[in-house]
Amino acid sequence: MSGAALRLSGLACLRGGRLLFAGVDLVLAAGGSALLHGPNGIGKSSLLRQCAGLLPIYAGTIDRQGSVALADERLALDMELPLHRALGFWARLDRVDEAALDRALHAMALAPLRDVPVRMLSTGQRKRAMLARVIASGADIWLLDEPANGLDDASVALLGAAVADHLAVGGIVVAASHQPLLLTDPVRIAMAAHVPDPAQEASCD
Ligand SMILES: Nc1ncnc2c1ncn2[C@@H]1O[C@H](COP(=O)(O)OP(=O)(O)OP(=O)(O)O)[C@@H](O)[C@H]1O
Repeated sequence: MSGAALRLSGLACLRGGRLLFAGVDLVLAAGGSALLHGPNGIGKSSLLRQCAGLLPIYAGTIDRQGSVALADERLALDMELPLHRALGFWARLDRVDEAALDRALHAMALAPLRDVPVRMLSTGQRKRAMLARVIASGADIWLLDEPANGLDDASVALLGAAVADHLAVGGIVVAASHQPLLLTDPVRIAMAAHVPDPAQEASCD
């Protein structure tokens, strides 16, 4: 993971004909982290989705070195399957072995729930399952959208430990959060500073 890198240069995002943000720059090397903050609807999730390659780039560039995993509000797990098998679907796609999946379940204290169908999990347990998917993926770059939402204090501490471990081995983390979170010394991006002025917005129509 030591070659991981993420570079955003002059990044802008257009959604529904509206320029959400522009001019976002960020350079992260192995072990680096960033925290996106700002009010609801300002574009934090949109920026993470651009980094994951799921939303088009309106202007600027994203240069990624390494694989990417995104945890957002979408559960993306088969509700009818036991947790272990539902996560196994992603583990096969990510080409990671059973041991990696078991380590991720353990990291988020989900091992006792491995045989419980996803639909029976609580909100916080589902959130932990989404995070376990990212941990198991072995991806270099973790994109975490409000990762602490719905987690109790013990689970936030587990997530903090998983993030610290990931950074220690040269991973990269970009998180969007309203809460000061897990990351000890992130690059902070205040999204409000990147809201275009109305004249610029009008020129996008
Ligand atoms: N599919 C879409 N088409 C058009 N506009 C969208 C779409 N999805 C989201 N938006 C708009 O894009 C803006 C940014 O949304 P985004 O989810 O990125 O914000 P956010 O900063 O993550 O907000 P929150 O803190 O509430 O999670 C919002 O105004 C939202 O309504």
